[in-house]
Amino acid sequence: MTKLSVNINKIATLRNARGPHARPDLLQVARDIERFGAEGITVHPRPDERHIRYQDVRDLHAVVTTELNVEGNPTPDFLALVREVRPAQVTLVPDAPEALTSSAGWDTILHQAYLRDVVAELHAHGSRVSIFLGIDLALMDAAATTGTDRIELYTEAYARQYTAGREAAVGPYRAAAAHAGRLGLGVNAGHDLDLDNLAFLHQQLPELAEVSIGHALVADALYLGLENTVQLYKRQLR
Ligand SMILES: CC(=O)[C@@H](O)[C@H](O)COP(=O)(O)O
Ligand SMILES: NCC(=O)COP(=O)(O)O
Repeated sequence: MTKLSVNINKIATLRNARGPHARPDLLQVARDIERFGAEGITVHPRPDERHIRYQDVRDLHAVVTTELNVEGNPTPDFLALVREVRPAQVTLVPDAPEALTSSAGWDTILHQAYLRDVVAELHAHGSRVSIFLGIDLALMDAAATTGTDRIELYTEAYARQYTAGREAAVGPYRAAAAHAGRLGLGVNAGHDLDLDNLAFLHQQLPELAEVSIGHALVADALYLGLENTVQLYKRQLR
């Protein structure tokens, strides 16, 4: 079974347009998304707190009853936050502070020793760890030496190429997920997944443990309603 973790960054973007206590109520939205059937809530607090604020992560931890997945670059501030909150899963993403959105996975060869230390520290605090990664198999081999539990396949290229030819788009991801499985790594996936491309990825990657989806899901909810949208995404994962 592949779990759906809904990324609520863009709910916070909407709230922040009118200040920290404005509508929509981020905590209530998280509770409702769980009630509608999602198996997890994902947030990606960025250093400028342009959507998710550090305090949101503390508050969400108190209300999320499924799994809270906190994504981010393990800066000292981020590490202090996740050490305090101890979410179910921490996904390490190598974004620069000014990045518009996530645009690359880790170079796990270059950062192997650093990632090994971070993974050990997060394990000591009780969080499962996932490393955001492209489809390069050598980088996956290096990821496995860090002690990480899972990798999250960065699916932007799959999503971009899907309409031109979904077989060609999914091929390298299928190989990467199978390789991760052989290395004993759990496989998550995320970025730009949507109602068009999700079902095929799910069919083709039997290893897929979890997808985290935010931007497209929140955009779809404007037309389809949040409850219906969460259920439509879940249906792609059957
Ligand atoms: C890690 C990742 O893949 C991102 O997709 C992410 O969490 C989205 O971040 P933004 O919502 O800031 O674009
Ligand atoms: N890890 C990916 C994620 O949480 C959401 O990415 P997107 O659906 O907002 O592109």
